[in-house]
Amino acid sequence: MGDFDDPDDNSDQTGLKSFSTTSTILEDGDVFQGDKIKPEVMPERARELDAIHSAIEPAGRGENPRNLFIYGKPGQGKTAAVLLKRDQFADFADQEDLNVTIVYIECNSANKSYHVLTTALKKLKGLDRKPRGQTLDNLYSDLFEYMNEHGGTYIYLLDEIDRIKDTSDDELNILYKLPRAYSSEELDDDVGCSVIGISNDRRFKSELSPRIKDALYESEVDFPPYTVDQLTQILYRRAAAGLHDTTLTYDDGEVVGIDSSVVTERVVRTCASSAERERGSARQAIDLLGQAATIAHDERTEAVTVEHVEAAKQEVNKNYIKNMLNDHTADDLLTLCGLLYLEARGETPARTNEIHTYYSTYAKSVDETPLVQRRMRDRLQDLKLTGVINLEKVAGGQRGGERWEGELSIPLDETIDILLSDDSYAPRYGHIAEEIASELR
Ligand SMILES: Nc1ncnc2c1ncn2[C@@H]1O[C@H](COP(=O)(O)OP(=O)(O)OP(=O)(O)O)[C@@H](O)[C@H]1O
Repeated sequence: MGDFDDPDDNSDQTGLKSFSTTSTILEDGDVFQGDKIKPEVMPERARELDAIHSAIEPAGRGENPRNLFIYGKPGQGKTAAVLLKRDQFADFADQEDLNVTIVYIECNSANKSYHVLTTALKKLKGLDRKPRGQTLDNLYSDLFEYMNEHGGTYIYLLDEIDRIKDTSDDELNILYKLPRAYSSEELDDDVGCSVIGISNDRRFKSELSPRIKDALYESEVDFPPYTVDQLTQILYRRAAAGLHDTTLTYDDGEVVGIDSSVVTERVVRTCASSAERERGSARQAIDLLGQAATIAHDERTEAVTVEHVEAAKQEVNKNYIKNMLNDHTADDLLTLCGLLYLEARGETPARTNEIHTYYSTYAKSVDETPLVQRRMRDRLQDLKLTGVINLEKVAGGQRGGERWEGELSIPLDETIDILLSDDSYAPRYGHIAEEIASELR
């Protein structure tokens, strides 16, 4: 750490801070970068790992593995847990010389049965690119032919399975075909096949046809949001891996804290509680600690403090909101503006017709023809899906019936701030955000 650069050396005169090859705080910043580092242990998810284990294990005995559906909100370790079990099983299969192939497919970039199939074929056959110009029927034949020819058992891990939107009939839907392939005539009797589907969309299941549901939902496991204690444990391990002079402390073989000259347990817990309040996402907790450490490094201080965490919180929140908004269409964002206006006036939960009034004004202000109320409600549903808003059906007052009411689930000030000043949003939504902000004063 001796060669750490002097913060004052020449930055005052030139405005140019010196580069540094080292940091007193960060030993390996990559540990906090997105999902780059895969955890090697996940004691917080023992129950859920066991469920994945039970689904896969029959393959070790030459039996057909079970189809499994995994549900949980973003950042709950679903992907990490599945990949951890995949790697553990792959090692075991190597040792035991088992003919089991596990194929992991991210469905957000393969959002139709067709794309999932071509991705699977590319991976299985080791092709340079996905097969093109074939019918779905041909692709299925190709896949099953490959599986029959090479034999063994195939486990397909379909991440973000809810992104698969097919207009084709059930018979050709991959979510019907793959989970029941084992008992169909298309696979030889000694070839095994199963699907582990991962989703953070509760609605997905209820929208599936009964046939697909039956095929896919042989077993199911929920990943509940992490508690503060669990997030703290996750952060202790990350801190020990990514920060200087930081080691885990144990009691009776269990991690109970950290010993560190650059971060305190209190700082770590502050990050954990903040992430827990915001939906218990491990991704968010890790980002927060990483961002706080980066701010501390940028300031060339010797330790990460609670103040660094506070500063990081704002940064991380904004990035989260921006990422959430990035997933949405222009219609979604205009709908959101309608709700933001009511939120700024303290008039939420708001009914769909109220949101529609302001949404329509804002749509016209950017030369868009407003959607009718019913179609705008679909936009609200999409905003709900990614956690931007909360939308609930409530009993409808005197005349009976039901109506929808929405409110914002993300921080109002930061959202307005993004629409006001972020380059991707300000040109189109800046004038709307200004009007909404004026309601806050
Ligand atoms: N128990 C844990 N221990 C260590 N790291 C964890 C744990 N749970 C989650 N993480 C980390 O948190 C981040 C988010 O986890 P992951 O991607 O598995 O969540 P997810 O539930 O699949 O989320 P999404 O639905 O958004 O894809 C990853 O970087 C992962 O390594």
